[in-house]
Amino acid sequence: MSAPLLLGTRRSALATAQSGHVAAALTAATGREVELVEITTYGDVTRAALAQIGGTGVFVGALRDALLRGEVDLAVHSLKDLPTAPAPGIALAAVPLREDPRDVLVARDGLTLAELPPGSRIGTGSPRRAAQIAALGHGHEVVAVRGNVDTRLGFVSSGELDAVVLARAGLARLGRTDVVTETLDPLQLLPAPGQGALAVECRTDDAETAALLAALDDPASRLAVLAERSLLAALEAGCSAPVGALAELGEDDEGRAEAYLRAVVASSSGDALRLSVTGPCASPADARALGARLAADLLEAGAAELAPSLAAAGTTTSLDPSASSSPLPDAPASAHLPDLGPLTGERVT
Ligand SMILES: NCc1[nH]cc(CCC(=O)O)c1CC(=O)O
Repeated sequence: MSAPLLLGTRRSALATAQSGHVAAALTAATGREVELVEITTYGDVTRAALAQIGGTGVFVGALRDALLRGEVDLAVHSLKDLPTAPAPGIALAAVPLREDPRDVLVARDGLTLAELPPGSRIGTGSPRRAAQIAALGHGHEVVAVRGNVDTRLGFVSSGELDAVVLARAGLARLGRTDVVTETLDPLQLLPAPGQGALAVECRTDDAETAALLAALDDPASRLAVLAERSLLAALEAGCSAPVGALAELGEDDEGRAEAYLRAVVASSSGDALRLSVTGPCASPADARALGARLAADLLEAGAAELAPSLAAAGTTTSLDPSASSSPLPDAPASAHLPDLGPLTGERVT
């Protein structure tokens, strides 16, 4: 019997649910036992606003440190929380089948966004969500909130807020989709790049764990999030930037893999710039090129002027995808990634 694999996880209910899900899938696929190891991160112990402590990257750093020190063999993150900069020594060993990437509304009295009267107070800590809600023009007031999923839901049940906006995937993993009053169409609210996907990481030099984790990889999900995050990286925008993106995979008339990539850059004053591209998406190079192309289109249309936090983006972005840094680490060379499976539209229900 080999020793159990050690999976580093944050202690929050969502992190534990995600880690438990990956642990069970890994045991089912490989027969190896997996043990969860709780890691406390700075983001878990401070009450400062996320934007002040450097964004969601703070959650990721502590898990990666534990991985690099050899205290754990793998770590599971919400992929949308990963910084776009590559992490030396860390491999993205698997992107499991993505959950529904959309945002949802949890509102009082079963209301939808359009039914909430002007002046309604909607809670979110995300500049991307805040800006897109403002851009819809319903006259809602966006209130900055933070805290875990239960805390946010509590603001609505207590009557303190009229609604909150959350990722559907997080609620699904917690078994709480019963509280959803509207699943928001990406035409109204584009999700964060990578939303709904998990990232399973191991050390670059740990070929044994990488080979086991490859069993969990869903190549179509990996390509979709790679296109979305290539766009984010080319805009030089971090995970708290007002940028939404969604890649949907399908086939062209000749049966070749292609992707429809949409993105929005929003300003806090309620302007939003939306563009989309469709192009081949059969390989990581294709996915990167698609993201870079849409980023260049957005910049040409004035994205940097609209959202000045996209620092100096206009001067450095190039149409050449190899010119931008890799927004997702490559799979370890030892991991065999199967061909693109059937491309589902189904999980977006
Ligand atoms: N920002 C925190 C965060 N990171 C990942 C999720 C949900 C799960 C996911 O998107 O994969 C959430 C909560 C939320 O945005 O509602």
